[in-house]
Amino acid sequence: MSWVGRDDGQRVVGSAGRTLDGMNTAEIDSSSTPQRAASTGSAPVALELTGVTKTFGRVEAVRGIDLTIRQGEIVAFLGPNGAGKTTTIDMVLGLSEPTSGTARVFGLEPHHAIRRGLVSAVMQTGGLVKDLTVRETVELTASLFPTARAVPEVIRTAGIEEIADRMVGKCSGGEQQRLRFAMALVSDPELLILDEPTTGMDVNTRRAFWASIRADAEQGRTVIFATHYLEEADAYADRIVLVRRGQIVADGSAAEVRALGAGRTVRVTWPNAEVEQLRTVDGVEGIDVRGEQVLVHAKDSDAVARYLLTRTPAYDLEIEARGLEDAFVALTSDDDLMTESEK
Ligand SMILES: Nc1ncnc2c1ncn2[C@@H]1O[C@H](COP(=O)(O)OP(=O)(O)OP(=O)(O)O)[C@@H](O)[C@H]1O
Repeated sequence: MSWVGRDDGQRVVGSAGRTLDGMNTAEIDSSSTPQRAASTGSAPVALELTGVTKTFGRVEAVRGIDLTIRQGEIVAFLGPNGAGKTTTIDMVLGLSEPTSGTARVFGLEPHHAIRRGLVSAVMQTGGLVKDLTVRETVELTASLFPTARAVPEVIRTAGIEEIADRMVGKCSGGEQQRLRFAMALVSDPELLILDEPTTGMDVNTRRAFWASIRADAEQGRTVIFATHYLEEADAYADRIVLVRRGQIVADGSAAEVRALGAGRTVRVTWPNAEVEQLRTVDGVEGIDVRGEQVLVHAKDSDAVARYLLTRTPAYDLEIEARGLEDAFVALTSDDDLMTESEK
């Protein structure tokens, strides 16, 4: 799909210092400064990243992240493949050290916070013994902590009662993810970090999973999750932090981030469309031709609709509000550094 956007003649999608109710977008270029969320209240700080960078040889995986997350927030960490999400999470978990900058969890260095049982994580892979049952795995995990939550309660919260006697090796991917969730709950952590937690879960399981996460967060637990399911971020996160090429490019509520892809999409049927003239209509940000369907991304959908219906043979016109996915594409698209003339 080609997505050609414009901003005052210069092609800079999803960005360039637009400001929305307490949230700024950073310019998406190498000189951009990461944007900060508006203050999210006076709750104690759970996580503070200050000027964090991480390089692997010549790869700059994280390029200066400043981020403050307060107790009780549910924060989605979004970004395309290779954006630096896992690298950042690894530093929060004390699994690796920042190249520069600092990471503090409840004011402590991450490995101290982990040692005190303040932080747990559900990672995508590893950590399971196939020859134990689900219940035995949770019991074993509980035995590692001086004070642990009651195993039956944890099993219930994670929704794995029905599979408690099943061997881990026989569990599906989604069931293993729920078991990892149970293991993460055992120490009753203040901060729960979830890396792609619902991978492999079906829709119902996913909903049940998020319901238990929300119920948990209401007790004051802070939750940070990385996901590629934008609808999950939209539905369950209080706040979305969007990362691109190791930098934060948007930080705000789902509604605020969605608004960064502001505007509408006008969809028409238009066989053999000739769209050159359409590009000159006020507020047109992008045109996407898919066979006989033409999608026009625009700030002023009325002007586009009027033009299409009066000046072209287009018909079957529909106008759709843009969603989080459009904002995601606009803010993280690789070609948004190119000017029109570079295309
Ligand atoms: N140990 C490593 N050595 C070299 N490069 C690395 C290493 N770990 C990560 N990278 C690189 O750093 C960048 C960020 O990777 P990271 O895994 O943090 O991205 P991500 O946002 O989690 O991606 P995904 O959504 O695909 O999981 C990528 O370009 C990756 O190839």
